[in-house]
Amino acid sequence: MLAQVKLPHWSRTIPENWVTIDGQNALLTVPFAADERILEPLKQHSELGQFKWTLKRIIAKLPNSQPELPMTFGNVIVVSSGKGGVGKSSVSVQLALALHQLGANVGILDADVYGPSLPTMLGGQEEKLEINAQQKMIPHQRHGIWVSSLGYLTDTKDAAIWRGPMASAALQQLFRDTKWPRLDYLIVDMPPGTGDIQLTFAQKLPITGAVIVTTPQTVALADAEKGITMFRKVGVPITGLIENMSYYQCSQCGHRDAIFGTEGGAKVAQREQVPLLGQWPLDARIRSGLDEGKPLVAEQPEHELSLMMKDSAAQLAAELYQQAQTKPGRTQ
Ligand SMILES: Nc1ncnc2c1ncn2[C@@H]1O[C@H](COP(=O)(O)OP(=O)(O)OP(=O)(O)O)[C@@H](O)[C@H]1O
Repeated sequence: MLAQVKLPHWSRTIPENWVTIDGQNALLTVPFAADERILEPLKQHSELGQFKWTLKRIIAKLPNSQPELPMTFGNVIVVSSGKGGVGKSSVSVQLALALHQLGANVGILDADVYGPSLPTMLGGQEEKLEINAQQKMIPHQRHGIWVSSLGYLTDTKDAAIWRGPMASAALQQLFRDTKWPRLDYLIVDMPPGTGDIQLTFAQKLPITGAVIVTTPQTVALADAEKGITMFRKVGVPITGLIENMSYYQCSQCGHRDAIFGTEGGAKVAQREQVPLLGQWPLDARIRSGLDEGKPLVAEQPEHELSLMMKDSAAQLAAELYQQAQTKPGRTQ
């Protein structure tokens, strides 16, 4: 019977060991972040729908690009864009918050040394990071996720002048010297571009998968492809692509306008055979929440835009797991 059911974002049949039936109660246990919407197809099924379904997540630790390093960071997902200003930090923040709402323990590292924007987007800029006796930074907790950013340590004006090896070293230090709690996912907001810093970072960190953010604009797409090539060269799998600012959506009348062109990101995803994780609109409600340190996903989790972003996060979590299953490596 399970073979007849198709779960959202899951391309295979449901493994039998995911399902436990006890009398009238049925339990679905998934190895990735998910919300109750994953149960819908089971509830809709003519026979399986007679059970009372509940969801449990036991999030798997997946292999990463540095097998020799201990897996203390959970699954590391880097969010990258070939071009600046396409919304990489906004997407990182909203994906992290969405994964948390899908039942995961999530951290986010602001690796954008040129313009750390997480303290603005998540709030609490004025609070400095504490350093413990072992010289480890204690991340802040904002809206339920753990955050570490140079923006909490230095004046952001100073960060902007960091270049080359110094920026690269600072990033690695921030990554290693933060005392993260037990995490299921660590989202890393990378500096924009595909230069030496990004390449060094991609080579040295234990990365589970990369998410590429682009707008549909032609100039951004060429850079997105460069990003995909860079990660593939160093053996980091591309978990998916998010097309941000896909269309402008008027928050008053709902009118849509494709101001940056149409479907550019979707076409790159298809050409590169990378999953398209979402096409997010350019919408004032997304921007205003981030400007105030109160992202929409955290403030209004049931808003239609928040549900859309959570859908992308659910697809990301399922893809990450599925891709890891098709590659040799270990799963803890
Ligand atoms: N989908 C969206 N709708 C509305 N505003 C958005 C959206 N995505 C991003 N923005 C806004 O666009 C601006 C730039 O976004 P963001 O800082 O995330 O870009 P970035 O790619 O990380 O930039 P950088 O090149 O500095 O790293 C921010 O003010 C953000 O709030």
